[in-house]
Amino acid sequence: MIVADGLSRPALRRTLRQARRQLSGQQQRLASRRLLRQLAQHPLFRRARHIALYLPNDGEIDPRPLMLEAQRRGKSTYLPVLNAWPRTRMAFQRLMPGEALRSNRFGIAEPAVRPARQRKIWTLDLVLMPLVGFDAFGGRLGMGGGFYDRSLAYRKVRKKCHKPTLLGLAHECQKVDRLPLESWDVSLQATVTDDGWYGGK
Ligand SMILES: Nc1nc2c(c(=O)[nH]1)N(C=O)[C@@H](CNc1ccc(C(=O)N[C@@H](CCC(=O)O)C(=O)O)cc1)CN2
Ligand SMILES: Nc1ncnc2c1ncn2[C@@H]1O[C@H](COP(=O)(O)OP(=O)(O)OP(=O)(O)O)[C@@H](O)[C@H]1O
Repeated sequence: MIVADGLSRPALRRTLRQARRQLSGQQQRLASRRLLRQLAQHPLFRRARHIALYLPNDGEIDPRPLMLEAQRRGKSTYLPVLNAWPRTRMAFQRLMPGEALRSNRFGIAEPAVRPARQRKIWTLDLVLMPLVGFDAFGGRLGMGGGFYDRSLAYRKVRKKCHKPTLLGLAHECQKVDRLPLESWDVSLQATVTDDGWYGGK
């Protein structure tokens, strides 16, 4: 496990991103199947009707088998799409089966913006979040854009609002002993890896 103490956030990001990029194609496929097994029968996944996921980038664990399973069960699945303006914001948009995708400015695939298919994040049941690093206390280190934290900022104000459930998805090699908390960080209920669950609050 990575020890965060003494490492700056940029240095920690570099180390963790490098670790996940070094996984082979075979390791990635295995991890993705094991992740599906960790989640598919869990009540948080089974009960959720509206689920946000992401398309893998930069060695992230691949949630596409989970997305297909969700669609097979008749759930609606959503992806983050970057706003043209303001550029610091993203929205969650329903992905239609077979829909064409294109690369956003970070090279991550996303559907073309269709506001009518977007849903406010607080009306989703479950958000499965990409991350660079996580700890067992609900801590999440992202790519550094602040996109998820901005989308979830309402939770800091409306403290009684528990929707949606937030779960991080990660490879086991992205685990850190303890992440420093920033004032804008919203904690995860848990992070699920190819190996198991690491509970937050
Ligand atoms: N799969 C996936 N989709 C996602 C995210 C994510 O982390 N993973 N995001 C989660 O927030 C948002 C995109 N956030 C991102 C923030 C920074 C960089 C990034 O690669 N930055 C480069 C340099 C920037 C550039 O190319 O202009 C870097 O740090 O090397 C990528 C995505 C929305 N979609
Ligand atoms: N609620 C917010 N309102 C305004 N700015 C914010 C908010 N949350 C985060 N930011 C800004 O975003 C920047 C990046 O934050 P941070 O490093 O925590 O991102 P991250 O969680 O790693 O990224 P991401 O969520 O995109 O994966 C910070 O400089 C911070 O000031």
